[in-house]
Amino acid sequence: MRYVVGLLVWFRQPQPLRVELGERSYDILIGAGLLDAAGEHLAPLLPQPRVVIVTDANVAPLYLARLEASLAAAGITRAAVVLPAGESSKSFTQLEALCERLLALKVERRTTLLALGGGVIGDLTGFAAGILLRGLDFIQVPTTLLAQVDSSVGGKTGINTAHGKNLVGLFHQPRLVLIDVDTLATLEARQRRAGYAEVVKYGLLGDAGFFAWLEAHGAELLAGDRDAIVQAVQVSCAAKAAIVAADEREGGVRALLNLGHTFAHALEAATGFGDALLHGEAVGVGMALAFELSRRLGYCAGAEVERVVRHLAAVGLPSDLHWLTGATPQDLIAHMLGDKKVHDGRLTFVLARRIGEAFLDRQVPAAVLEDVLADALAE
Ligand SMILES: NC(=O)c1ccc[n+]([C@@H]2O[C@H](COP(=O)([O-])OP(=O)(O)OC[C@H]3O[C@@H](n4cnc5c(N)ncnc54)[C@H](O)[C@@H]3O)[C@@H](O)[C@H]2O)c1
Ligand SMILES: O=C(O)C(=O)C[C@@H](O)[C@H](O)[C@H](O)COP(=O)(O)O
Ligand SMILES: [Zn+2]
Repeated sequence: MRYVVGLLVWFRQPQPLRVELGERSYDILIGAGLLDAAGEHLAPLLPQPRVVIVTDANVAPLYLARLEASLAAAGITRAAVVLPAGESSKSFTQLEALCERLLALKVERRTTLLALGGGVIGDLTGFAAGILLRGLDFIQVPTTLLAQVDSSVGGKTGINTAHGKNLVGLFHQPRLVLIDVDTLATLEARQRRAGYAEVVKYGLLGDAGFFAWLEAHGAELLAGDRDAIVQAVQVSCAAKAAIVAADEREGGVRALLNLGHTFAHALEAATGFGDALLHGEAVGVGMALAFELSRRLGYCAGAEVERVVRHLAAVGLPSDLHWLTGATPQDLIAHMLGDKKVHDGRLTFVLARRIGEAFLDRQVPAAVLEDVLADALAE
Protein backbone atom coordinates (compact mmCIF):
# COMPACT_ATOMS: atom_id res chain seq x y z
CA MET A 1 0.00 0.00 0.00
CA ARG A 2 2.78 2.41 0.99
CA TYR A 3 4.38 1.66 -2.39
CA VAL A 4 1.13 2.54 -4.21
CA VAL A 5 0.75 5.83 -2.29
CA GLY A 6 4.38 6.64 -3.04
CA LEU A 7 3.76 6.03 -6.74
CA LEU A 8 0.66 8.26 -6.69
CA VAL A 9 2.61 11.07 -5.02
CA TRP A 10 5.38 10.64 -7.61
CA PHE A 11 2.90 10.85 -10.50
CA ARG A 12 1.43 14.09 -9.09
CA GLN A 13 4.85 15.73 -8.97
CA PRO A 14 5.75 17.75 -12.07
CA GLN A 15 8.41 15.78 -13.94
CA PRO A 16 11.29 18.20 -14.46
CA LEU A 17 12.97 18.98 -17.73
CA ARG A 18 16.72 19.36 -17.29
CA VAL A 19 18.97 21.92 -18.93
CA GLU A 20 22.24 19.97 -19.10
CA LEU A 21 25.11 22.40 -18.63
CA GLY A 22 27.54 20.54 -16.39
CA GLU A 23 27.89 22.30 -13.06
CA ARG A 24 25.40 24.96 -14.25
CA SER A 25 22.65 22.39 -15.00
CA TYR A 26 19.18 23.09 -13.69
CA ASP A 27 15.59 21.88 -13.74
CA ILE A 28 12.53 23.39 -15.36
CA LEU A 29 9.38 22.53 -13.40
CA ILE A 30 6.12 22.94 -15.32
CA GLY A 31 2.70 22.53 -13.75
CA ALA A 32 -0.48 24.00 -12.34
CA GLY A 33 -0.50 25.53 -8.86
CA LEU A 34 3.30 25.44 -8.52
CA LEU A 35 3.42 28.96 -7.07
CA ASP A 36 1.95 27.64 -3.83
CA ALA A 37 4.59 24.90 -3.72
CA ALA A 38 7.49 27.24 -4.51
CA GLY A 39 8.95 27.09 -1.01
CA GLU A 40 9.39 23.32 -0.98
CA HIS A 41 10.95 23.31 -4.46
CA LEU A 42 13.31 26.20 -3.73
CA ALA A 43 14.44 25.36 -0.20
CA PRO A 44 16.93 22.59 -1.13
CA LEU A 45 18.62 24.86 -3.70
CA LEU A 46 19.21 27.96 -1.58
CA PRO A 47 22.73 28.57 -0.19
CA GLN A 48 21.04 30.45 2.69
CA PRO A 49 17.31 30.44 3.54
CA ARG A 50 16.92 34.00 2.28
CA VAL A 51 15.67 35.41 -1.02
CA VAL A 52 14.81 38.76 -2.53
CA ILE A 53 11.88 38.65 -4.94
CA VAL A 54 12.03 41.07 -7.87
CA THR A 55 8.72 41.68 -9.60
CA ASP A 56 6.74 44.42 -11.34
CA ALA A 57 3.82 46.63 -10.39
CA ASN A 58 1.29 44.53 -12.34
CA VAL A 59 2.42 41.14 -11.08
CA ALA A 60 2.96 42.08 -7.42
CA PRO A 61 -0.73 42.52 -6.52
CA LEU A 62 -1.60 39.27 -8.32
CA TYR A 63 1.04 36.80 -7.14
CA LEU A 64 3.54 38.25 -4.67
CA ALA A 65 1.58 37.42 -1.50
CA ARG A 66 1.05 33.78 -2.59
CA LEU A 67 4.71 33.32 -3.40
CA GLU A 68 5.72 34.90 -0.09
CA ALA A 69 3.31 32.67 1.85
CA SER A 70 4.78 29.57 0.26
CA LEU A 71 8.33 30.71 1.04
CA ALA A 72 7.38 31.55 4.63
CA ALA A 73 5.88 28.08 5.09
CA ALA A 74 9.22 26.61 4.04
CA GLY A 75 11.14 28.79 6.51
CA ILE A 76 12.62 31.10 3.88
CA THR A 77 13.17 34.75 4.81
CA ARG A 78 12.21 37.11 2.02
CA ALA A 79 12.02 40.73 0.91
CA ALA A 80 10.56 42.15 -2.30
CA VAL A 81 11.47 44.86 -4.80
CA VAL A 82 8.67 46.05 -7.09
CA LEU A 83 9.69 47.75 -10.35
CA PRO A 84 7.64 49.60 -12.98
CA ALA A 85 6.12 47.21 -15.55
CA GLY A 86 7.08 47.17 -19.22
CA GLU A 87 9.99 47.06 -21.65
CA SER A 88 11.28 50.48 -20.56
CA SER A 89 12.45 48.87 -17.31
CA LYS A 90 15.15 46.99 -19.23
CA SER A 91 17.32 50.12 -18.91
CA PHE A 92 20.46 51.37 -17.17
CA THR A 93 18.18 53.52 -14.99
CA GLN A 94 16.16 50.60 -13.65
CA LEU A 95 19.23 48.38 -13.42
CA GLU A 96 20.91 50.96 -11.20
CA ALA A 97 17.76 51.43 -9.11
CA LEU A 98 17.45 47.66 -8.66
CA CYS A 99 21.11 47.19 -7.70
CA GLU A 100 20.94 50.03 -5.18
CA ARG A 101 17.74 48.60 -3.64
CA LEU A 102 19.29 45.16 -3.39
CA LEU A 103 22.44 46.53 -1.77
CA ALA A 104 20.31 48.54 0.66
CA LEU A 105 18.62 45.26 1.59
CA LYS A 106 22.12 43.93 2.44
CA VAL A 107 22.07 41.01 0.04
CA GLU A 108 24.99 38.68 0.57
CA ARG A 109 26.74 36.43 -1.92
CA ARG A 110 24.63 33.52 -0.68
CA THR A 111 21.32 35.39 -1.09
CA THR A 112 19.22 34.23 -4.05
CA LEU A 113 17.15 36.56 -6.25
CA LEU A 114 13.74 35.39 -7.49
CA ALA A 115 12.45 36.87 -10.74
CA LEU A 116 8.64 36.84 -10.53
CA GLY A 117 7.16 38.18 -13.76
CA GLY A 118 7.62 38.32 -17.51
CA GLY A 119 10.71 38.48 -19.67
CA VAL A 120 11.47 42.05 -18.64
CA ILE A 121 11.76 41.13 -14.96
CA GLY A 122 13.62 37.91 -15.80
CA ASP A 123 16.19 39.58 -18.07
CA LEU A 124 16.77 42.48 -15.65
CA THR A 125 16.90 40.40 -12.48
CA GLY A 126 19.19 37.84 -14.07
CA PHE A 127 21.56 40.61 -15.13
CA ALA A 128 21.53 42.22 -11.68
CA ALA A 129 22.18 38.79 -10.16
CA GLY A 130 25.12 38.27 -12.51
CA ILE A 131 26.88 41.51 -11.60
CA LEU A 132 25.96 42.16 -7.94
CA LEU A 133 28.77 41.17 -5.55
CA ARG A 134 30.27 39.55 -8.70
CA GLY A 135 27.48 37.02 -8.96
CA LEU A 136 24.44 35.87 -7.03
CA ASP A 137 22.22 32.88 -7.75
CA PHE A 138 18.81 33.56 -9.22
CA ILE A 139 15.64 31.61 -9.89
CA GLN A 140 13.08 32.25 -12.59
CA VAL A 141 9.36 32.23 -11.74
CA PRO A 142 7.94 33.31 -15.12
CA THR A 143 4.35 34.55 -15.32
CA THR A 144 3.88 35.41 -19.02
CA LEU A 145 3.55 32.90 -21.85
CA LEU A 146 6.65 34.43 -23.45
CA ALA A 147 8.71 34.01 -20.31
CA GLN A 148 7.41 30.47 -19.69
CA VAL A 149 8.29 29.24 -23.18
CA ASP A 150 11.46 31.21 -23.82
CA SER A 151 13.06 33.95 -21.73
CA SER A 152 13.23 32.11 -18.39
CA VAL A 153 15.34 29.33 -19.92
CA GLY A 154 18.87 29.66 -21.25
CA GLY A 155 20.53 32.39 -19.21
CA LYS A 156 20.45 35.32 -21.63
CA THR A 157 20.08 38.37 -19.38
CA GLY A 158 20.42 42.07 -20.09
CA ILE A 159 19.03 45.48 -20.91
CA ASN A 160 18.41 47.70 -23.93
CA THR A 161 20.42 50.84 -24.69
CA ALA A 162 19.97 53.79 -27.03
CA HIS A 163 22.03 51.73 -29.50
CA GLY A 164 19.66 48.79 -29.54
CA LYS A 165 18.05 45.76 -27.99
CA ASN A 166 19.74 43.60 -25.32
CA LEU A 167 23.12 45.16 -26.08
CA VAL A 168 24.38 45.06 -22.48
CA GLY A 169 24.10 41.80 -20.61
CA LEU A 170 25.53 38.49 -19.48
CA PHE A 171 25.01 34.80 -19.91
CA HIS A 172 24.00 33.89 -16.37
CA GLN A 173 22.01 30.69 -15.89
CA PRO A 174 19.24 30.44 -13.29
CA ARG A 175 19.37 27.70 -10.63
CA LEU A 176 15.76 26.67 -11.29
CA VAL A 177 12.84 27.64 -13.54
CA LEU A 178 9.49 27.22 -11.79
CA ILE A 179 6.57 27.55 -14.21
CA ASP A 180 3.05 27.79 -12.80
CA VAL A 181 0.87 27.77 -15.91
CA ASP A 182 -2.13 28.95 -13.87
CA THR A 183 -0.59 32.43 -13.69
CA LEU A 184 -1.40 32.84 -17.37
CA ALA A 185 -5.11 33.11 -16.48
CA THR A 186 -4.64 36.79 -15.64
CA LEU A 187 -2.53 37.66 -18.66
CA GLU A 188 -4.07 40.06 -21.20
CA ALA A 189 -4.97 38.50 -24.57
CA ARG A 190 -2.51 40.74 -26.41
CA GLN A 191 0.37 39.61 -24.16
CA ARG A 192 -0.66 35.98 -24.60
CA ARG A 193 -0.57 36.36 -28.38
CA ALA A 194 2.84 38.02 -28.21
CA GLY A 195 4.21 35.07 -26.23
CA TYR A 196 2.60 32.69 -28.69
CA ALA A 197 4.85 34.06 -31.45
CA GLU A 198 7.87 32.58 -29.63
CA VAL A 199 5.99 29.25 -29.38
CA VAL A 200 5.43 29.29 -33.15
CA LYS A 201 9.16 30.00 -33.51
CA TYR A 202 10.08 26.52 -32.21
CA GLY A 203 7.89 24.91 -34.85
CA LEU A 204 9.27 27.07 -37.64
CA LEU A 205 12.92 26.66 -36.75
CA GLY A 206 13.06 22.92 -36.14
CA ASP A 207 9.80 21.03 -35.62
CA ALA A 208 7.28 20.95 -38.48
CA GLY A 209 5.10 18.49 -36.52
CA PHE A 210 4.81 20.98 -33.66
CA PHE A 211 3.86 23.74 -36.11
CA ALA A 212 1.09 21.50 -37.49
CA TRP A 213 -0.07 20.84 -33.91
CA LEU A 214 -0.18 24.60 -33.31
CA GLU A 215 -2.26 25.11 -36.45
CA ALA A 216 -4.77 22.68 -34.96
CA HIS A 217 -4.57 23.71 -31.29
CA GLY A 218 -3.22 27.28 -31.18
CA ALA A 219 -6.66 28.81 -30.76
CA GLU A 220 -7.39 26.54 -27.76
CA LEU A 221 -4.07 27.47 -26.21
CA LEU A 222 -4.77 31.18 -26.63
CA ALA A 223 -8.26 30.73 -25.22
CA GLY A 224 -6.68 29.41 -22.02
CA ASP A 225 -7.06 25.64 -22.40
CA ARG A 226 -4.73 24.30 -19.70
CA ASP A 227 -3.83 21.02 -21.42
CA ALA A 228 -2.89 22.84 -24.60
CA ILE A 229 -0.85 25.38 -22.64
CA VAL A 230 1.06 22.69 -20.70
CA GLN A 231 1.75 20.79 -23.91
CA ALA A 232 3.06 23.89 -25.68
CA VAL A 233 5.17 25.02 -22.71
CA GLN A 234 6.69 21.55 -22.37
CA VAL A 235 7.54 21.20 -26.06
CA SER A 236 8.95 24.75 -26.19
CA CYS A 237 11.07 24.37 -23.05
CA ALA A 238 12.35 20.96 -24.17
CA ALA A 239 13.39 22.43 -27.53
CA LYS A 240 15.09 25.40 -25.90
CA ALA A 241 16.81 23.26 -23.25
CA ALA A 242 18.29 21.00 -25.95
CA ILE A 243 19.58 23.92 -28.03
CA VAL A 244 21.04 25.73 -25.01
CA ALA A 245 22.70 22.54 -23.78
CA ALA A 246 24.31 22.11 -27.21
CA ASP A 247 25.50 25.72 -27.51
CA GLU A 248 25.18 27.78 -24.33
CA ARG A 249 26.95 30.91 -25.59
CA GLU A 250 25.56 31.05 -29.12
CA GLY A 251 28.62 29.97 -31.04
CA GLY A 252 26.44 28.14 -33.56
CA VAL A 253 23.08 26.37 -33.34
CA ARG A 254 21.69 28.63 -30.59
CA ALA A 255 21.49 31.47 -33.12
CA LEU A 256 18.52 29.60 -34.66
CA LEU A 257 16.51 30.76 -31.61
CA ASN A 258 16.95 34.20 -33.16
CA LEU A 259 14.61 33.35 -36.06
CA GLY A 260 12.78 36.59 -36.89
CA HIS A 261 14.82 38.58 -34.37
CA THR A 262 17.14 40.48 -36.75
CA PHE A 263 13.96 42.12 -38.07
CA ALA A 264 12.20 42.15 -34.68
CA HIS A 265 14.90 43.99 -32.78
CA ALA A 266 15.13 46.63 -35.53
CA LEU A 267 11.35 47.10 -35.35
CA GLU A 268 11.42 47.39 -31.56
CA ALA A 269 14.17 50.02 -31.83
CA ALA A 270 12.24 51.88 -34.54
CA THR A 271 9.12 51.95 -32.34
CA GLY A 272 10.98 53.00 -29.18
CA PHE A 273 10.93 49.78 -27.04
CA GLY A 274 7.42 50.49 -25.77
CA ASP A 275 3.83 49.31 -25.89
CA ALA A 276 3.43 50.26 -29.56
CA LEU A 277 5.04 46.95 -30.53
CA LEU A 278 5.65 44.13 -28.04
CA HIS A 279 8.69 41.88 -28.45
CA GLY A 280 6.56 38.87 -29.41
CA GLU A 281 4.59 40.90 -31.95
CA ALA A 282 7.87 42.05 -33.49
CA VAL A 283 9.03 38.43 -33.61
CA GLY A 284 5.82 37.47 -35.45
CA VAL A 285 6.47 40.08 -38.13
CA GLY A 286 10.16 39.16 -38.19
CA MET A 287 9.46 35.46 -38.79
CA ALA A 288 7.11 36.25 -41.68
CA LEU A 289 9.78 38.54 -43.19
CA ALA A 290 12.50 35.90 -42.67
CA PHE A 291 10.37 33.37 -44.59
CA GLU A 292 9.67 35.92 -47.34
CA LEU A 293 13.39 36.69 -47.59
CA SER A 294 14.08 32.95 -47.81
CA ARG A 295 11.55 32.68 -50.66
CA ARG A 296 13.08 35.58 -52.60
CA LEU A 297 16.53 34.04 -52.24
CA GLY A 298 15.20 30.80 -53.70
CA TYR A 299 15.54 28.74 -50.52
CA CYS A 300 11.89 28.25 -49.66
CA ALA A 301 8.61 27.69 -51.57
CA GLY A 302 5.94 30.40 -51.61
CA ALA A 303 3.40 27.96 -50.18
CA GLU A 304 5.47 27.69 -47.00
CA VAL A 305 5.52 31.49 -46.58
CA GLU A 306 1.75 31.63 -47.11
CA ARG A 307 1.22 28.94 -44.47
CA VAL A 308 3.30 30.87 -41.92
CA VAL A 309 1.49 34.16 -42.63
CA ARG A 310 -1.91 32.41 -42.56
CA HIS A 311 -1.28 30.99 -39.10
CA LEU A 312 0.03 34.27 -37.68
CA ALA A 313 -3.04 36.06 -39.06
CA ALA A 314 -5.38 33.35 -37.74
CA VAL A 315 -4.23 34.02 -34.17
CA GLY A 316 -4.22 37.80 -34.61
CA LEU A 317 -0.48 38.42 -34.88
CA PRO A 318 0.84 41.01 -37.35
CA SER A 319 2.97 39.78 -40.24
CA ASP A 320 3.59 42.90 -42.35
CA LEU A 321 4.77 46.47 -41.81
CA HIS A 322 2.09 48.65 -43.38
CA TRP A 323 1.28 50.08 -39.91
CA LEU A 324 4.86 51.39 -39.53
CA THR A 325 4.74 54.92 -40.91
CA GLY A 326 7.73 57.17 -41.45
CA ALA A 327 10.38 54.42 -41.53
CA THR A 328 12.39 53.46 -44.59
CA PRO A 329 14.16 50.16 -45.34
CA GLN A 330 17.46 52.00 -44.76
CA ASP A 331 16.32 53.09 -41.28
CA LEU A 332 15.56 49.48 -40.37
CA ILE A 333 18.82 48.18 -41.85
CA ALA A 334 20.72 50.80 -39.82
CA HIS A 335 19.14 49.36 -36.66
CA MET A 336 19.99 45.83 -37.82
CA LEU A 337 23.66 46.73 -38.12
CA GLY A 338 23.73 47.07 -34.31
CA ASP A 339 22.66 43.43 -33.92
CA LYS A 340 24.86 41.09 -31.88
CA LYS A 341 24.94 38.61 -34.76
CA VAL A 342 26.80 41.04 -37.06
CA HIS A 343 30.03 39.33 -38.22
CA ASP A 344 32.81 41.42 -39.72
CA GLY A 345 30.22 44.06 -40.55
CA ARG A 346 27.83 41.59 -42.25
CA LEU A 347 24.30 40.91 -41.05
CA THR A 348 23.42 37.35 -40.07
CA PHE A 349 19.91 36.10 -40.86
CA VAL A 350 18.10 32.99 -39.74
CA LEU A 351 16.42 31.75 -42.93
CA ALA A 352 14.39 28.65 -43.74
CA ARG A 353 14.29 25.95 -46.40
CA ARG A 354 10.83 24.98 -45.24
CA ILE A 355 8.73 25.05 -42.05
CA GLY A 356 10.83 23.18 -39.47
CA GLU A 357 14.19 23.69 -41.19
CA ALA A 358 16.03 26.91 -40.37
CA PHE A 359 19.64 27.81 -41.06
CA LEU A 360 22.03 30.78 -40.78
CA ASP A 361 22.98 32.94 -43.76
CA ARG A 362 25.58 35.74 -43.79
CA GLN A 363 25.45 36.32 -47.54
CA VAL A 364 22.08 38.04 -47.96
CA PRO A 365 22.40 40.65 -50.75
CA ALA A 366 21.47 44.13 -49.51
CA ALA A 367 19.22 44.75 -52.53
CA VAL A 368 17.02 41.73 -51.77
CA LEU A 369 16.72 42.70 -48.11
CA GLU A 370 15.77 46.26 -49.09
CA ASP A 371 13.11 44.96 -51.49
CA VAL A 372 11.57 42.73 -48.82
CA LEU A 373 11.41 45.63 -46.38
CA ALA A 374 10.14 48.13 -48.97
CA ASP A 375 7.34 45.77 -50.02
CA ALA A 376 6.35 45.00 -46.42
CA LEU A 377 6.23 48.72 -45.60
CA ALA A 378 4.13 49.42 -48.69
CA GLU A 379 1.67 46.52 -48.37
N1 LIG B 1 16.33 36.10 -22.20
C1 LIG B 1 15.76 35.54 -23.24
O1 LIG B 1 16.16 34.46 -23.70
C2 LIG B 1 14.56 36.19 -23.85
C3 LIG B 1 13.73 35.46 -24.71
C4 LIG B 1 12.60 36.07 -25.24
C5 LIG B 1 12.29 37.38 -24.87
N2 LIG B 1 13.09 38.04 -24.01
C6 LIG B 1 12.74 39.39 -23.55
O2 LIG B 1 11.54 39.30 -22.80
C7 LIG B 1 10.90 40.58 -22.81
C8 LIG B 1 9.42 40.39 -23.08
O3 LIG B 1 8.89 39.61 -22.04
P1 LIG B 1 7.31 39.58 -21.78
O4 LIG B 1 6.60 39.44 -23.07
O5 LIG B 1 7.06 38.59 -20.73
O6 LIG B 1 7.01 41.06 -21.31
P2 LIG B 1 6.86 41.73 -19.86
O7 LIG B 1 7.81 41.18 -18.91
O8 LIG B 1 6.86 43.20 -20.12
O9 LIG B 1 5.39 41.28 -19.43
C9 LIG B 1 4.30 41.70 -20.21
C10 LIG B 1 3.24 42.42 -19.36
O10 LIG B 1 2.48 41.44 -18.67
C11 LIG B 1 2.40 41.76 -17.27
N3 LIG B 1 2.29 40.49 -16.58
C12 LIG B 1 3.27 39.58 -16.35
N4 LIG B 1 2.74 38.45 -15.86
C13 LIG B 1 1.41 38.66 -15.75
C14 LIG B 1 0.32 37.85 -15.33
N5 LIG B 1 0.49 36.59 -14.97
N6 LIG B 1 -0.91 38.39 -15.32
C15 LIG B 1 -1.11 39.67 -15.75
N7 LIG B 1 -0.13 40.47 -16.19
C16 LIG B 1 1.11 39.96 -16.19
C17 LIG B 1 3.65 42.57 -17.01
O11 LIG B 1 3.50 43.39 -15.89
C18 LIG B 1 3.79 43.36 -18.30
O12 LIG B 1 2.96 44.50 -18.25
C19 LIG B 1 11.58 41.38 -23.91
O13 LIG B 1 12.42 42.34 -23.32
C20 LIG B 1 12.40 40.35 -24.65
O14 LIG B 1 13.54 40.92 -25.23
C21 LIG B 1 14.20 37.47 -23.49
O1 LIG C 1 17.67 32.37 -26.02
C1 LIG C 1 18.05 32.75 -27.13
O2 LIG C 1 19.16 32.45 -27.58
C2 LIG C 1 17.18 33.61 -27.97
O3 LIG C 1 17.62 34.12 -28.98
C3 LIG C 1 15.76 33.79 -27.54
C4 LIG C 1 15.10 35.05 -28.10
O4 LIG C 1 13.71 34.79 -28.16
C5 LIG C 1 15.27 36.27 -27.22
O5 LIG C 1 14.49 37.32 -27.69
C6 LIG C 1 16.68 36.72 -26.95
O6 LIG C 1 16.72 37.67 -25.92
C7 LIG C 1 17.33 37.36 -28.14
O7 LIG C 1 18.68 37.32 -27.92
P1 LIG C 1 19.70 38.37 -28.50
O8 LIG C 1 21.01 37.74 -28.20
O9 LIG C 1 19.44 38.50 -29.97
O10 LIG C 1 19.47 39.64 -27.79
ZN1 LIG D 1 12.61 36.62 -28.54
